[in-house]
Amino acid sequence: MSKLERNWQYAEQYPGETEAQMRARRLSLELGIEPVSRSTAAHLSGVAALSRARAICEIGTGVGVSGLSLLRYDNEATLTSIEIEPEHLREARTVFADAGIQSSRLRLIEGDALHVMPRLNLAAYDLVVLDANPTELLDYFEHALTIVRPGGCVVVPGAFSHGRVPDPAARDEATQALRDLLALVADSPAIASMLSPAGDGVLTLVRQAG
Ligand SMILES: C[S@@+](CC[C@H](N)C(=O)[O-])C[C@H]1O[C@@H](n2cnc3c(N)ncnc32)[C@H](O)[C@@H]1O
Repeated sequence: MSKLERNWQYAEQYPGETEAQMRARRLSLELGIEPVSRSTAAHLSGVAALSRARAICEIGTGVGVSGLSLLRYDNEATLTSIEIEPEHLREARTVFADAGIQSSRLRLIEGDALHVMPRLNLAAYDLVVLDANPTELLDYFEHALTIVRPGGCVVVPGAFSHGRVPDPAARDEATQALRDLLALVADSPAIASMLSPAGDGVLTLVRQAG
């Protein structure tokens, strides 16, 4: 194993998780859902805590690993989470309830993010997480920029598309969408961007105020 692989593995195993996160992770795998990795979950918790995000929006609930991570350190933060699969959302409701998250802190919306996002309030969210269908990422991003407040963050887990983004031979639609987003934000004066190799890559963007 190379030094870089050892670093990555260490960072992946380092974060502790709550019982609820671990249960949701097991359930995700049983249902064939790919939850955010442990280091990505810790990154989401950290960004939420650092930015003191109170209003959070997530695209792609799964059964709640990322959602629990986003709400982990602030008992007053609220989560609006959009999920297209009714079964995933049903399981997520149970996961959040078992974790003791009050229903008043949650707005779980069943539907296609491309239809739901345009109906959300403008500049209303401190933090927006995009973790649904990567081939639709550029459309999600366009909507995310309208619903995140100036100074707020947009986070994209899975930014390496299973390691394919850095591979020039990979040309599938999801990989290309991620490359397009990375290129779009790289030199934007309106968006500060950070690409971390945690998990399968995490892209963190800050919409600059003004
Ligand atoms: C990678 S999983 C999300 C995992 C979750 N964020 C977690 O860490 O536990 C992607 C989820 O997005 C949902 N999804 C896919 N396309 C969607 C769309 N257009 N709108 C809303 N949800 C979508 C899938 O059903 C799936 O549950």
